[in-house]
Amino acid sequence: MDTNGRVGAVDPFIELDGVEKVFEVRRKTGFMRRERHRVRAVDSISFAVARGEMVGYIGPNGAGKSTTIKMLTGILTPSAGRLRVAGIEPSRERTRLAHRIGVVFGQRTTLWWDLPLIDSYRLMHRMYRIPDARYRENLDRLVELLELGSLLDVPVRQLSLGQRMRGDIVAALLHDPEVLYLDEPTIGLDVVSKAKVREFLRQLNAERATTVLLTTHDLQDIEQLCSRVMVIDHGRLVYDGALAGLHESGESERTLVVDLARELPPIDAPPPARVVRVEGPRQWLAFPASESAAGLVARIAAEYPLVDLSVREPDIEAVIAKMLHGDSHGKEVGRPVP
Ligand SMILES: Nc1ncnc2c1ncn2[C@@H]1O[C@H](COP(=O)(O)OP(=O)(O)OP(=O)(O)O)[C@@H](O)[C@H]1O
Repeated sequence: MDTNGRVGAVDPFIELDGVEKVFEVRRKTGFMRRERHRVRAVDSISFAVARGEMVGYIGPNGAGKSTTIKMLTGILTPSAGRLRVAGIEPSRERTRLAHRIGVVFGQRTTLWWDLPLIDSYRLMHRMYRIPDARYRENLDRLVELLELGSLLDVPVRQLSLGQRMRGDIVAALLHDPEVLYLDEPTIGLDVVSKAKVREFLRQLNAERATTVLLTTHDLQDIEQLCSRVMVIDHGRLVYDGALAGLHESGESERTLVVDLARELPPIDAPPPARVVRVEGPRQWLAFPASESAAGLVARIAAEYPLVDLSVREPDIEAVIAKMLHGDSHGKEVGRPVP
């Protein structure tokens, strides 16, 4: 903490200063002709994350999220700028850093596909040279929290996606990392599995002050876990602030899905709510995410033969797209590259 009481201002755990990553790619431009060109995947990004923070790192496809995470783990070396994690320069001391970080890629597994789950953990025990007592204690605690006790002897390829994901999270945490990078940890999971993973991450962060950087396309991951969100677009950081500010800046909308008893003309909704789609007896109404659905629901229930309804949250792409074209109330830290 510095003299102004700002945690992390003096001793940030993750620190990027003007970090860039440029890829050289060869493109076929004709028969036997190749042209070399440069892709600026990350363009002068600066941010700091304090120990114990849980931060969402989001952006459209191809924005540069994975490239940033790869630089933070040391897999890729920045083309320019300064990058430190726990005081370590990742690409120079990748092995030393590996003992302090954990990584979970939702779409890939670090577990051995044909081996029982427990064998992967035994291999990690040796690879990371985790002291026996600590390994046993961590394994017992994590397996209990993530409800994997009955699955330890099952080969990984026989696990469901949700079980495999929980298995991967255990593997990433056996060596007590201080920072956890999560890349799409809830992708493809059912509602129950998502809830379990989120609850576990909340607990981990609260009890162990593990610093978490979370990349996701699921807005609810961010809503339920992160007080701070960073948005990257075309390799540049375009927003760094609270999720609420992101919603306001984009005036994002939720959708009320209404099932009526029969096919009817579009519902006469009080603006700014409006019908955006009609399919037989089902109608979709968009309304501002900042407003409660209660008034709208009450009015429809009073005037229409309502059978069922549900509220859908805005998807992350829609929120970001609106934010990029609207005025930001958060700390806007950059401008998208044209
Ligand atoms: N090894 C590479 N060689 C050349 N270009 C690359 C390489 N890796 C990434 N890129 C390019 O860099 C840009 C950023 O890619 P990156 O994978 O970091 O985006 P992302 O935000 O993680 O996207 P997604 O959400 O689709 O995973 C893209 O234009 C991508 O095509």
